[in-house]
Amino acid sequence: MLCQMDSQINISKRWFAIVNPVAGKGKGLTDWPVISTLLHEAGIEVDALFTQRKHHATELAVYAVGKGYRKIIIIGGDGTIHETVHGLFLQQRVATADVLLAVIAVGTGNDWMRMYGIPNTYSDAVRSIVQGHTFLQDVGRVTYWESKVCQRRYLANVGGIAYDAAVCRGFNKLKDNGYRGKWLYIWSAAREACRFRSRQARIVADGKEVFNGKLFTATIGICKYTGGGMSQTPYAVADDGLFDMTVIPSMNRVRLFSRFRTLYTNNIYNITGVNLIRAGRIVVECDHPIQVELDGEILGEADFTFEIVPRAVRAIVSKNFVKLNEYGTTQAATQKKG
Ligand SMILES: Nc1ncnc2c1ncn2[C@@H]1O[C@H](COP(=O)(O)OP(=O)(O)OP(=O)(O)O)[C@@H](O)[C@H]1O
Repeated sequence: MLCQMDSQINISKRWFAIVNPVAGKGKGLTDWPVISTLLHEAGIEVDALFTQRKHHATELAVYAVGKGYRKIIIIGGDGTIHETVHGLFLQQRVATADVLLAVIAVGTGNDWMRMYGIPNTYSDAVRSIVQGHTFLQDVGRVTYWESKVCQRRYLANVGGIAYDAAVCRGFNKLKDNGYRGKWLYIWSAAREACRFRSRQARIVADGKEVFNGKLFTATIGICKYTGGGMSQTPYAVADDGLFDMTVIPSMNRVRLFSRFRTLYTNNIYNITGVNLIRAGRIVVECDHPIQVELDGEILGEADFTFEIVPRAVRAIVSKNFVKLNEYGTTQAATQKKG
C-alpha cells in the first residue's frame, strides 16, 4: 500500500492514483515506481493505492471521492477505467462530472486512451496531465440479468453482445491463463467465428423497432476502439448523447471475415448487411440467453437496456485530440482547463 495522508492539506487539490498491479501483465506493479517519480517531478501530488482484487478499483473510486479527492489518476487498462467509472456512479457525494479522471496506460489493449490520443510513453502521458486539456464524455447505463437478478453497470468505451461477447470471454480466459500478445484477440475471434451460433433478437432504438431476426453480433460504442485498435463503431462521437450500435445479422461468415480489414480502415459499414443504429436508448430482447461485455468485462445476459447518461465523465485528453463529428470529419472540441 502506498499512501500519504495529511489532514492539513487540501485533499481536493491532490490526485488519488488507482494502480492496477496486474494490468499489462504486471506492468502496473513493475512500472509504478517510474510513473510515481515522473508524477512527482512534474509537481503532481499523488496519494496512491494498489487494487488488490477484481472490482477493487470501483471500491477505491468510491473511497477516494468520499475522502474528498476530486482528481483520480488510473494506472491501468480498459478494465480499470471501467471499474473506476462504475465507482463514480456508485458514490453519491458529488456529480460524476465533478471528478476529473486521468489515465496512464499500462494495460494490454488501451483502447479508451487511443480514442483521445493519450500518449503511451509515461513521460508524455504525465505531460498531458500537466497540460490539463479535458473532455466531457457520455457514459452508457446498462441493465442486464445475472442469476435472474437485474443488474446495472456503466459503459465508458465500447461493449458488445452475442458473438462479440463470446470473443471477449475467450480472450479474457486466454489472458487469465497467462497468454499475451496482439494476436490473442484475433485468435479468439477466429475460434468463436467457427462455433458461435446466431440468435433471434429484437432491437428497439428510441422506441422504434430497428431489427428483428437472427443476430450474429452487435457492438455498442460511446467511443471507437476495441480489441487493441479495431474500430467497430468508427464514427462514434463521445459527447453527442447517442450510442453508435453496429448490427451484423446472421450472414455468410467466410464473406464477413474476408472483410476483416475494414475493422482497421473505418469501413465496416461498406459490408452489405452491416448497419449503424444511432440512439440514446436501445433495448435488446432475446429468446435464448446471449451475453454482454462492457469495456471488455463479461457481465450477464439479455434482455439488455442501454441508456445514455450525457456528458457524465470528465477526463484528461491529449492536447492534440480533435473530435470528429458523426461523419468522421474534423471539428475542434477540447477545452482548456480554467
Ligand atoms: N490485484 C488484482 N488481482 C487480480 N486482478 C486484478 C487486481 N486488480 C485489478 N484486477 C483486475 O485486472 C483486470 C485487468 O485490468 P485492465 O483491464 O486494467 O488491464 P489489461 O487487461 O492489461 O488492459 P486492457 O483492458 O486495456 O487490455 C481487471 O478485470 C481488474 O478487475
